[in-house]
Amino acid sequence: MNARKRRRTEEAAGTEPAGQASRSVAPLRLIVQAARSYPWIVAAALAALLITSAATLAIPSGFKLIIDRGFTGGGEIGRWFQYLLMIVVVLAIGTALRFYFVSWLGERVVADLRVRVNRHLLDMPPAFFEENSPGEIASRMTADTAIIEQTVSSTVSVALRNIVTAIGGTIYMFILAPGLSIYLLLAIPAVILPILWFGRKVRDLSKSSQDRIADVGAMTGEVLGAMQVVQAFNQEDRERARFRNAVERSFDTAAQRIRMRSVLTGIVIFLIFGAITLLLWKGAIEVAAGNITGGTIAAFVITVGLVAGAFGSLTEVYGSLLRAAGAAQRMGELLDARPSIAPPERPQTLPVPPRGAIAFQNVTFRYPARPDQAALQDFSLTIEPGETIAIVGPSGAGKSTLFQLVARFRDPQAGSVRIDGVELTRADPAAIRQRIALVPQESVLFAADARYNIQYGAPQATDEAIWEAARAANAETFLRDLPQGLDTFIGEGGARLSGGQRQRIAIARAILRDSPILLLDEATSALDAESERLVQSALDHLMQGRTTLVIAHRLATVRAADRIVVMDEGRVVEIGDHDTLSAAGGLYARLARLQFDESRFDAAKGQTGAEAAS
Ligand SMILES: Nc1ncnc2c1ncn2[C@@H]1O[C@H](COP(=O)(O)OP(=O)(O)OP(=O)(O)O)[C@@H](O)[C@H]1O
Repeated sequence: MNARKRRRTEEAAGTEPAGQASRSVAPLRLIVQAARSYPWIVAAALAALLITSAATLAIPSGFKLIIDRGFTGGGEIGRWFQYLLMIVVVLAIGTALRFYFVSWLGERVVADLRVRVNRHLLDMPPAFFEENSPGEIASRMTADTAIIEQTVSSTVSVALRNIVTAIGGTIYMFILAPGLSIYLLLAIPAVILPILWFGRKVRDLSKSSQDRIADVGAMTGEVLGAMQVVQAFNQEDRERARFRNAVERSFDTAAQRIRMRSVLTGIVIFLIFGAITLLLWKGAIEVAAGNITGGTIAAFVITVGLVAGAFGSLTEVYGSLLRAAGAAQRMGELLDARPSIAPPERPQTLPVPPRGAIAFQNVTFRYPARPDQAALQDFSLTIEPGETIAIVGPSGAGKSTLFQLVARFRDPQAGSVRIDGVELTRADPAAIRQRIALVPQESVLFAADARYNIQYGAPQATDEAIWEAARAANAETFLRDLPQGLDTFIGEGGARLSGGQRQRIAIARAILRDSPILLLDEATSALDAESERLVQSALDHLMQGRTTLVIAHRLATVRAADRIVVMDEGRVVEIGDHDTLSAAGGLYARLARLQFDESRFDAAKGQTGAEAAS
């Protein structure tokens, strides 16, 4: 896909960005399903969770025993501390196990989900990636899965632990001191409501403060990226003022947030410690009256702390569950998408041995994003096995669309495309593509070694076959000069190779694929004369004995073709050879003058000036 097409694709995408929360927790189903594959780990995690919650709740009872019985003298004191130590040991081991199992589960669920989504995506046709931009999907695969991972390994565990602590703690409080517990229950709303109200205000302000910071970031990026324009138009002072205003706005929101937060902190401390003081006061009166023991009061206060902490955490858990549900929903959408191009129930097999005949019959095709405009209109063309067809036409004529249909990346709305007599919609796309080698305009190389890249379409190929293909593609000499030969890492997208070398690797890949049909989109980038000659002779090798459909940008190619098909607005307008069509004075003659001007061609030794026409 060239840059223009990529842009078009990205514009078409309008999906929800990663990280957004869902309105309900229902999509979390996906995570539950994924966790079901590991029932033993789930059981172990739940057991550890219960043990740690129970141990946490046992701590106040330990303190009660120490205060009430440990300080009364005698040799007893050691026994109660041993009891407390035992609880601590159980708590430590239980927490370590819980952390291990729950985190393992989180990582495993996410790893499985990533693999599932990726497996599914690789079956999707190009149309899918026009609606869901690859950048967006990549962010879902990383950001959304990270949210899910965090939820499983922390939020769910925090939620369950706190539910157990809150319920168990409340019951224990009532057992310890029913009178004090009722008094406390009545006081809770007075403490919690103001905290919640202020808490929400602070959160809203934090969000708008983040938005203001993002504005500052965006403005920095924009202005720095347009520095030459800013300076050329003498707008430095205006940009300084604009930036200062944005920073001040962000500071004002931050200051408001800080004010609110200071008030909140004061109120929280006053309400919580005030309530505890009152509680202790009332408790002390009860102790003095001999109604309850000092140990009970201590245990009660510790339990209140645990229960309050548990409720506090639970209010935060819901928000993060909704965020995880949003993430799960977006992963689910990717998994639920059905490929629009799929093998029929009983696919028709293509004849063996393959001949490489291609036939378009009255094909009309519209891209889903442009339903009002036909990219191919009643297009018919029969290509004999072994024939080389050069396709020429102005930009947007429908040349690349032909390739899309031959490889069954898309199905036409009317008419048919056949390979070796079989209509493509009746065949398995994988079987069709097995007969095709594709050399795109911009060589697509993977960040791996040279061997991996050449072998891409024929993973079983031996080194001997790889070298033979490299030789035919004029790539042998430079490959042998690489420090580790075929094992040399060629960089991201082949960045450590020259443009011509990248093209020759792509050609070697197609030669090794050894398929009866070749779809070749000639590169328009100008190479120097020597590289051009090497690439051209590699292409000549590649085309030998194959049915070739080439989107032509070079004079040598159109001259060598058996037929030149001239396209305009999705139709065939002329067919013939270079000399006949040039003499006919039609569209080809006009394009050829711009694109394949022989005098310019000779002068530039291979630089075709193709940009003029495509
Ligand atoms: N993915 C797409 N979604 C919507 N419209 C598309 C898409 N791809 C191509 N088109 C439109 O279909 C028509 C034919 O496009 P195509 O890419 O086949 O032209 P082309 O002859 O290969 O052009 P170029 O030489 O510029 O690559 C154009 O009008 C183009 O805008």
